[in-house]
Amino acid sequence: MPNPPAPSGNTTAPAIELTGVHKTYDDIRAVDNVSLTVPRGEFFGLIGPNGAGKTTLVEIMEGLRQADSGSVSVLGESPWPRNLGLLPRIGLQTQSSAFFFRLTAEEHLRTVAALYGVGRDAVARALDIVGLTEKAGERVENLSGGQRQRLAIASALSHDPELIFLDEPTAALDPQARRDLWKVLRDLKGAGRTIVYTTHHLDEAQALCDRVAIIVGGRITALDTPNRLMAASSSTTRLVVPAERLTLEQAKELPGVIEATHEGDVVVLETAESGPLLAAVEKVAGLQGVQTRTASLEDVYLQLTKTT
Ligand SMILES: Nc1ncnc2c1ncn2[C@@H]1O[C@H](COP(=O)(O)OP(=O)(O)OP(=O)(O)O)[C@@H](O)[C@H]1O
Repeated sequence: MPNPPAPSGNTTAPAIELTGVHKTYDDIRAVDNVSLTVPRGEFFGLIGPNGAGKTTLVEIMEGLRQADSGSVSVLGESPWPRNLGLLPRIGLQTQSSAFFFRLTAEEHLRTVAALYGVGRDAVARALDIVGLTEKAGERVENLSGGQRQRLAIASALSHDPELIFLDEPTAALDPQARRDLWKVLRDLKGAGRTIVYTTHHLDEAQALCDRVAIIVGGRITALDTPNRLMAASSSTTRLVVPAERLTLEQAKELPGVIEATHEGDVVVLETAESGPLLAAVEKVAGLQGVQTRTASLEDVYLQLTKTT
């Protein structure tokens, strides 16, 4: 992949800088005092429950929505009022991407590219990046959901933007296509692009993002690298024991068990000290098939977003 083009505007400012941003819809505080900085080249994840304010926040960054208050800087410039100078420097893929009716994938991309004043080479490169070269001549309506998703990403890339916003880009993809797209996204980051990535897939955020912000009720409740979030979240470990060898009642009697739950064909034991518990499990059930599980980003997320 080629290096990004020489940026036209401020090249030293962070990709995104938000300070005290608020946005209210009637009585709903969609974005509540959000401050964050995304340095250039970062793969930045936004996760949070439905209605947490992610889309509103991203739309403010994209210049599609006006914040009520606070300051917003994107690539060193203010995106609002609508900043046409920023458009060639950012790429957007949204959940409701629109396509030109009856055009082939390549024609669609050529039309998008023409709007940005870039030529056919860029179109071929964008198709190649998302693995759609073989489908270039296929009409958009004949593409599968996943292929259309990739075309939407290609549309966000054709003009070689410095900053790319991707909103749940893997939502309609099968597991293999999802992994293929991860590679595309890692390559984009490797080529120096900054990526702001909204997802409900916690494994994805853990695998791809340099840092992740967890948003709940319009506020950032945690912001750090996935590893640091996981390390800080909980000191507990989970032991997973085949259910045919340990009943829930037995599990609850074992020393150091904070919580025991039945999950399908296993019993999951949560403990602050795995050593003594492992020894006790060995006595009662043996260690065959017993697994240890430390906190994942999903555990951190569930802990921070639980409502009860
Ligand atoms: N145009 C609007 N008018 C009024 N309320 C809105 C509008 N857009 C969003 N909201 C409300 O603002 C809050 C935040 O919505 P937003 O779409 O930003 O959340 P989200 O985190 O992107 O959700 P999801 O994960 O479901 O896409 C929600 O309570 C939503 O109902």
